Formats: sequence, C-alpha cells, structure tokens
Amino acid sequence: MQCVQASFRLDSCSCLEGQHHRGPAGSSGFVGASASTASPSFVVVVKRSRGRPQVSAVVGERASKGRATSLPDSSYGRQYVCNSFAELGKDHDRVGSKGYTFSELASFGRELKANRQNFSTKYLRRNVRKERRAGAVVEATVASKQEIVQVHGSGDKFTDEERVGVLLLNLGGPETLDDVQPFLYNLFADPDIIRLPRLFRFLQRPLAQFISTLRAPKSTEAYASIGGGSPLRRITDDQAEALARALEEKNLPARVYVGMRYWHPFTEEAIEQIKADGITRLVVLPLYPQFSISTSGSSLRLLESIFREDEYLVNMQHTVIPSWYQREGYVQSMASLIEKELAKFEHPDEVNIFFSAHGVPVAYVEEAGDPYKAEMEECVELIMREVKARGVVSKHTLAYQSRVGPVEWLKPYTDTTIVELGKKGVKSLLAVPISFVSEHIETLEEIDMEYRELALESGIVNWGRVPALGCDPTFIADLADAVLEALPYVGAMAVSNLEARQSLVPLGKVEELLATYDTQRRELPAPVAVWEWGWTKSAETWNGRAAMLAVLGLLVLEVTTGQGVLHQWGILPLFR
Ligand SMILES: C=CC1=C(C)c2cc3[nH]c(cc4nc(cc5[nH]c(cc1n2)c(C)c5CCC(=O)O)C(CCC(=O)O)=C4C)c(C)c3C=C
Ligand SMILES: [Fe+2]
Repeated sequence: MQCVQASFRLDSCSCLEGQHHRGPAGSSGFVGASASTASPSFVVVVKRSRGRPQVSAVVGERASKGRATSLPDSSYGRQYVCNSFAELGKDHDRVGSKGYTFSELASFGRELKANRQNFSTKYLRRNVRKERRAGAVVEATVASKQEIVQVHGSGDKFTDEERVGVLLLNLGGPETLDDVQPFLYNLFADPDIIRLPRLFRFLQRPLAQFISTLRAPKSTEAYASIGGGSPLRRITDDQAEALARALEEKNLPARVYVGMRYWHPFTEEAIEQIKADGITRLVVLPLYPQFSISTSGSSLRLLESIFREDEYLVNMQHTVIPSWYQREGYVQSMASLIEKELAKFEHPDEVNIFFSAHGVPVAYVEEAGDPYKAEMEECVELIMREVKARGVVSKHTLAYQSRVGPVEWLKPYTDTTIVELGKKGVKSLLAVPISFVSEHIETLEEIDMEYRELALESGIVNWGRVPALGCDPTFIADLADAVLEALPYVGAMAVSNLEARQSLVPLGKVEELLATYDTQRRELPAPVAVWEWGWTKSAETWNGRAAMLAVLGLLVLEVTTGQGVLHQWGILPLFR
C-alpha cells in the first residue's frame, strides 16, 4: 500500500489498510481508531472541502499544532494513520474546513475513544444517514465494539462542515375559511390550551371537537373580515427569509425553518425538513417575545416529544431561546414604532399609549407559575423606559385581550379598560399589540375593528395603532444576534454549564424549564361567580359553563351507555 505524499511530511504515517476508497464522484469517509492497526496515535480522514482536499476528521490522543491545508489532490478520499500531528505540518494551528484546533480534535478523539460504544453505533449511524442524504452509496462496517468503524461513500454533495439551522416556532393560522374549524380543533386539542384535570384528559379531543364546532362560525366571520384567512404563514415565511439573510450578512450561513403549532407548516413538517437537510446544530427560537405555557411552552413540549422519539434528533445539538422580550434590539424597534405612530397625533403628549397583550387564564400564572404576566409587565416597562428616554411624556396602560371560554383571564381586560379610559376623559389612544410580532386576526380584526369601534363609542376621538414588527430591520438584526449569541450554547448541557442553564435551556431540559413554570400542572380553579342578566360577559361565562357541564354530562352518558351523537360521528369508539 502506497502512502500519498502531501505538503506535510507523511514519512511516518501509513494509509489505513482497507480503509481508503475513492468513488467515481469523489468520496468521503469517517473513521475511528483501530485496535487492530499498529498502535497509531491518530487516524486522519481527507475529504474535499470547497474544492480542495482537506483534513476533515482526526481521531487520536495527542495534541500538537499544525495545519494541513494544501494536500495534493491524490490524497482526497484517503485516510492516514499518523503518529503525531507534527507529521501534518508545523506552524499552523487550524485544521480543515471546520477550523478546529488540533487540541480540540485530539479531545474529540479522546471522547470517541472513551465512548467507543457510542461512537460505533449512534455516531456512525448518524454519519451514514448524512452520507446517504447526500446521495452517496454508503457501506458501513462495525467490526465489533472495540474494532474499526468505517463508512465509505461516493457523492460529493455532502461536506463535513456544520450545518446550522434555526427553527422559528409560531402558532399558525387558518389560510382559508374552510381551515378555521380544523385549526380551532388543533388548538383546543392542545392540553396546554385547555388544561383538563388528569382524570378528564380522555375528554380532550371530544371537547376540542365540540368547542371548535361551536366557535367556528364566530371565528370564520372574523377571518372573513380580514380577507378570508390568517396572514401569519406569509409573514412568518418573510421573517424566516429576512433572518436567513441577516445571518448570512453576519457570516453565519444558516437555514431557517418555520414550525407552526396548529396549522401548516406544522412543527413536524419543519422537523422532517431539518432532518432531510442534515442540520447538525439547531437554534430553536419561538416567535413570542414573552414566554407562556400556552404558546412557547406548548411548542417546546411538542418538540421535546418529537426529539425524544427520534434518534437523529436526540443526537443533534440544539439550544432554545425561551424568551427575548428584554433584548435591546427588540425594545428599540418597538420604541421606534411607537415614536413614529405618536408623531401622527396632533398632541402626542396627550395620547395614552395602550399596550394590549393577548391574555391567558389567571390560573396559568397563579396556579401553574406561567411567567407570562411578569415578563409582559417587565417588557412594557423596558419599552416605556426607552420611549421616555426619547423625550416622550405620554401616559401608558397595559391590558389583556382575546379571552376565550368561561374562566377568569388576566386583568385588566382590554375592552373594559378602553371604556374606563373614555370615561376618564382620555381623547387620544394609541393601541400597541405587544405579545406577538406579526399582524394576525387579533390585531387586524379585534384591535383594528372591535376595539377601535368601542373606543370611538367610549368617547375616544383620536385612534391610532402601532403595526406589528414583521420584518422591521432592527428587529430582524436583533433576532440574528440572538441566534449568534445562542450558538455557543448549542449542545451545552445545562447540568455542566451554569451559564447556559440560566440564560438558554437546551431542549433536552424543556421539561425542567416547564417544571419551573408549571410546577404542579393543576386543574383550572373555580371561575368567577358574578351573575348579571342580559347579553353580558358574565352571561357568556355562565352559558359557556352550562354548555361545558352539558357536554360532560352527555359524554359520561355516552361512555356508560355506548350510545349517542359522538358514537354516530365515530369519535368515541376511539376511547373504548
Ligand atoms: C402570545 C400570544 C398568545 C397567547 C398567550 C395565546 C393564548 C391563548 N389563545 C387561545 C385561544 C385562541 N387563540 C387564537 C388565535 C391566536 N392566538 C394567538 C396568540 C396567543 N394565544 C395568535 C397569534 C392567534 C391568531 C392566529 C391567526 O390566525 O392570525 C384563537 C383563534 C382565533 C379566534 O377564534 O379567536 C383562539 C381560539 C387560548 C385559549 C389561549 C390561552 C390559554
Ligand atoms: Fe390565542
């Protein structure tokens, strides 16, 4: 076997017997230290990277400095066993396209050696899959736990470089009016949206069917009034594209994926794409500035269950940015939008800056420990501090909108607060949607139509609304910075890295994250009990409650008798 001479001295190295291969379209390889070879210190794999053969993997023990950047073409596809890194050239400190130092590679090698079992199974399988996806013909050999591990392939699309992915998580919205009811079903079937006591969890899906059917006409009308569907997918896709561009400008080529919780493209679809693209490092970024169990929490819980069951994903390095409302770029861009809209009023100083956040049931915060309210209040404070620093003296208010169902939600409610402000003589109001970064049904219909009308009826004369951030350049650049800052934590284990634990939670620890927020996962507490006659909120509350009780009663009857509407629809046999 002849050893190929490279620009470095390879006089004391040898090509690894039976381990080199060069397919017609080039080759790539992965190799482990061999117990059967004559006690080599390192095994070096040469692959093509950016058109040039480069050392792409080294497995060994000793650290030294050196670089192998100008290998001859003939070395491509070969693997060498070397006794020291000095053989690969002196005076250089980086190796291959990954830019690893030799000492990093050596510790990599040590790790592999220490975990030979891991190396020869999980790690190998992952590499085989990557090669296959790149169109390579792959042969893999695991001689034994202690023996040579080897993958040979042909196909040059795959390079050994890291592939960074960013997964944007969002809620999703119906794209057509026909989508409304199934979208609502998905939403209400989520145990993080309707939190049933453990004993009643089996009712989740029938209840979701029931509530979504009841709510569909009202929601359909709302979606019809904003053009027949939610703009969320289009806006989120635009944000993903803008983020990818911003990352590229910051020298991080990355693919950005969109994973929606309740409608297309579903999180599961995004994950399939991430796998197909062979992403090796993933940053998970929920598009909600503030964390809530019902939004980011729900998406992360879903992700975690997907990750747990998939070997590729279990092995993929990742990290999560749970919330980012306190980031300077986000605060600045919100302040700029507010400043710009305020300037449109004749007397900006007299305008009430009215932050309207999507609500959550009080029980989420008080019973389950959802940090949403605290994060929201801090977020508003940070934005107002920035707005005031720019010379604005207007007063501000925070209220919560969009409540659904018969329980108590975070107060003050947006509608009652608008009426109260009107009564107090406020004449100018600037609505600021704060819990979401895209236009959606609750900005376009609820704020722009319902609340505007209510405000005008309540004596407010001048109405304005701050647009959602969308693709605001400062905001997108800040998201890109958040991703860059998160990257060093990718793969960092919370247990061993206190800093990572405090600021960013690796996905494997989402359960821990939620456990902090959602300590006991208790059922919803008894709802408000003030009765008012007429078509009032409390009447709605009681109607809702009565409907809920009726459904429960019917379900119990159906389960015990085996007869009823749900059996006719074919829903209940699922639970037999
Ligand atoms: C931070 C934002 C959001 C929180 C918190 C939130 C909690 C939450 N939402 C519902 C019920 C519904 N939400 C609906 C739509 C919807 N919700 C959010 C954001 C938050 N939800 C968005 C961005 C959207 C709109 C998507 C779009 O299509 O544009 C809907 C459907 C619309 C409707 O019928 O009103 C429901 C229902 C609950 C119960 C909840 C907390 C428990
Ligand atoms: Fe919602």
